[in-house]
Amino acid sequence: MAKINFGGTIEEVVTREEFPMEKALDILKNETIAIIGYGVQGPAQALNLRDNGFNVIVGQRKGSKTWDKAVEHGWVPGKTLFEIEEAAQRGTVIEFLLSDAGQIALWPTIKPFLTKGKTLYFSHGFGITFKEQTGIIPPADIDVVLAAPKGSGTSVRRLFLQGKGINSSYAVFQDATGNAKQKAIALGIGVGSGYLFETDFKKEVYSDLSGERGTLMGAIAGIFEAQYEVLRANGHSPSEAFNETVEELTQSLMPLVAENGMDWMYANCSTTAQRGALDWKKKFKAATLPVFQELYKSVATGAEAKRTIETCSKPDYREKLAEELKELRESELWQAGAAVRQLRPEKNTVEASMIN
Ligand SMILES: NC(=O)c1ccc[n+]([C@@H]2O[C@H](COP(=O)([O-])OP(=O)(O)OC[C@H]3O[C@@H](n4cnc5c(N)ncnc54)[C@H](O)[C@@H]3O)[C@@H](O)[C@H]2O)c1
Ligand SMILES: CC(C)(O)[C@@H](O)C(=O)O
Ligand SMILES: [Mg+2]
Ligand SMILES: [Mg+2]
Repeated sequence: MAKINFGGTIEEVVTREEFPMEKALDILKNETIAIIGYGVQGPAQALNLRDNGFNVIVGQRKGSKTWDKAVEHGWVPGKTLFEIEEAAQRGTVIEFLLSDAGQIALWPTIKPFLTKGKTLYFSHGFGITFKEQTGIIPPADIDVVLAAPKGSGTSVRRLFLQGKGINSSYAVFQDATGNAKQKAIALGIGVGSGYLFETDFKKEVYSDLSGERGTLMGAIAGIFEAQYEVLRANGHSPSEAFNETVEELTQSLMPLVAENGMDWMYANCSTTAQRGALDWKKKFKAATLPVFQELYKSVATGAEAKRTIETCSKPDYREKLAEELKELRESELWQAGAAVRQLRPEKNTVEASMIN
C-alpha cells in the first residue's frame, strides 16, 4: 500500500507497483468470474478481465440484445456465454453488474447460487446500502466486495486499450473467507484499475450519487445551460455562446486542470481572467453550496435511491431516459455543439464508439 498525502490527510492507496497483475492473477487463479449484466460496466470489465488472462464467463438472457452483443464481443455460447442461472452456478465470483434497479429484479434469481465461500462483487454500493429498498441481503457465508471504477465503463475499456487505467475505489462488506480484501483488490486490478483507494459501501454510494448528480453530470449540464441562455439572450451567436461555455472548457482549460491543477490553468490564462474568476468563484460557490447540501441530504435519506428504483424499474425506463436525452441532444446548445465538434481542425472526435 502506498501512503499518499491528500492535502494533509495520509491515505493508503493500492498501486500497480505493489499489486501487479501477476499477483491479481495468482489470487484469483482458482476463480471463475461470472459477469451478470452486460450494459456499460459489464462489457468493459469482462473484456479487460479476459484480456488480462482471468477465467471469465458472461451470463445473459439468450435472445436478448445483450446476448447478441456478447457474441459480437467473442463470448461463445456454451463455453464462455451462458444463461444467467448457469453462469451464476458456474461462477465462483459473481460480478453483479445489472443496473441498480435491475439488480433488485434479478436478486431472487441470483441468490440461490451464492453458495458458501463464493464472492459477490458489485461496482456500486447501492444494492447493499439501501437494502430496505432493494432487498439485497447476501447469505452470511460468502464474501461481498466492490470495486467501483470512478468513470464510465466506456472509459474503463478505452483506457485499458490505451495501456492506461482508471482509478477505482474498493470495499469489503462481508469477509467470510478471510481473503475478501485481497480478492476485492485483485478484481479491481483485473478489471483495469490503475490504482484503488479504500472506501466502504455506504461512502461509495453516497459520494457516487452526489457526484453524478453534482459536478460530474447534473450541475455541469445545468451551469452550461444557464450561461448559454444568458449569452444568447444578450445577442451572442450560438457558436460564440457554445464556444465560450463548453468547447473552450473541454478542449483547452479542463485538460490544463487535469494536467496540473486549477491554479495552473488560471496562471495560463490572462490576468484579466484570473482576477475575474477568483472574484466570481466565491459567488458561484455561495449560490451552489446550499444546493449541494440539499443534494447530499437527498442521497443520505435514501430519497435519491427511491427515485432511481421507482423510475428505473418501470418497463419503459429506457425509453423515458432516451426521450430526455434526445431533448438534450436536440437543444440549440447541443446542436451548436455538434456543429462546433465538426469544425475541430484535427477532427479528433473519436467516433461515438460507446461500449453499449
Ligand atoms: N455505467 C457506468 O459506467 C458505471 C460506472 C461505475 C459503476 N457503475 C455501476 O455498475 C453497475 C452496472 O451499471 P451499468 O451502467 O453497466 O448498468 P446498465 O444500466 O447499463 O444495465 C446493465 C444491464 O442490466 C440490464 N437490466 C436492467 N434492468 C434489468 C432487469 N430488470 N432485468 C434484467 N436485466 C436488466 C440492462 O439491460 C443492461 O444490459 C451499476 O451498479 C452501476 O451503478 C456503472
Ligand atoms: C460514470 C459514473 C457517473 O461515475 C457512474 O457512477 C455511473 O453511475 O455511471
Ligand atoms: Mg460514479
Ligand atoms: Mg454512479
